[in-house]
Amino acid sequence: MAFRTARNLAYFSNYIRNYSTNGPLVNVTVNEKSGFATATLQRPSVNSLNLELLTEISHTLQQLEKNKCRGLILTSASNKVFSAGLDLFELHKPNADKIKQMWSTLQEVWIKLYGSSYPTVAVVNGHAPAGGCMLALSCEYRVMLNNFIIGLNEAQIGFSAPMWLIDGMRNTIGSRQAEFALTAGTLFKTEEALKIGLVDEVAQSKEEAIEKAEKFLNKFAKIPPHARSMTKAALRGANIQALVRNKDEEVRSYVDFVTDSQFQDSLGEFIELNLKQKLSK
Ligand SMILES: CCCCCC/C=C\CC(=O)SCCNC(=O)CCNC(=O)[C@H](O)C(C)(C)COP(=O)(O)OP(=O)(O)OC[C@H]1O[C@@H](n2cnc3c(N)ncnc32)[C@H](O)[C@@H]1OP(=O)(O)O
Repeated sequence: MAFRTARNLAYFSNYIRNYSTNGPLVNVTVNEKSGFATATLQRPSVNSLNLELLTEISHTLQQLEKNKCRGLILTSASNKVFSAGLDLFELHKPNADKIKQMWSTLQEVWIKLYGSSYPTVAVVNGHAPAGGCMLALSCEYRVMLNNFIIGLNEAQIGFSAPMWLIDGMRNTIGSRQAEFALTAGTLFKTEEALKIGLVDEVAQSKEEAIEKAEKFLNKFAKIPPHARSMTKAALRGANIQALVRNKDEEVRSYVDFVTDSQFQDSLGEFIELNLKQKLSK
């Protein structure tokens, strides 16, 4: 068992509390009774994933793994947006080195979250397009609040989601639905997402969503953690290994793609059409 004694649990809780004070973009708390950690993304205003937020998420996941976390709930401090995905302003006219780091850190986040040994739930308490959906898909279970959207809309912005993310979508909603959704870049309303299995449960409030998330995590209370994590690794390992083998090559090809003028033009159009904040000319 991860926490055999109350002392171990107290040590872990203190550790996490101390750690959380170091991370302005991700707040981590631990429920002392259950031992479940809640990581709350809090980059104003929409948790768009820039290098700093991605780095902090990656570091948080590393600490949780090291401290034998018993379960993770990933959520947002905003009551409107879970995460708006990659920071589109950072992808526009970018510095190639920064994009390289950003892409490689995004891969790390996916590897650590998708491949975590502990159980994970996303409490999707706001919109979750693209990278926001990626974070939710990496978790084992998704509870979403009503009246929001979720999906992989990369095609609408002018690129394809990477293979590991396509596989994640396919494993969750099936090949046929994934093909429809990805080629059209569909963003699903909560109820639609529930219908196709992109989310597992709907909740009316964040409190209810957290309760449902804890109920899911509690299902594993009597399962030996090593058996659970070995089984998860057996199910998810091949996807992770495929990315690990191709990591550097994928970074190179995305950097080339993102810095190309054709992509920059279509990104510029997307921002002008869809975001309130406009580009400085
Ligand atoms: C390099 C290749 C990568 C391939 C790998 C695939 C993985 C990920 C790809 C991505 O994640 S691409 C990002 C795609 N994201 C989107 O399409 C979301 C765009 N945003 C929206 O649709 C909406 O903003 C929203 C999230 C639904 C929220 O709508 P709401 O009406 O509540 O808020 P807004 O007024 O529209 O926005 C508030 C504020 O946030 C800014 N903003 C929104 N999204 C982003 C973003 N992705 N990056 C940077 N900034 C964003 C928006 O401009 C507003 O700014 P202010 O006006 O308040 O300054």
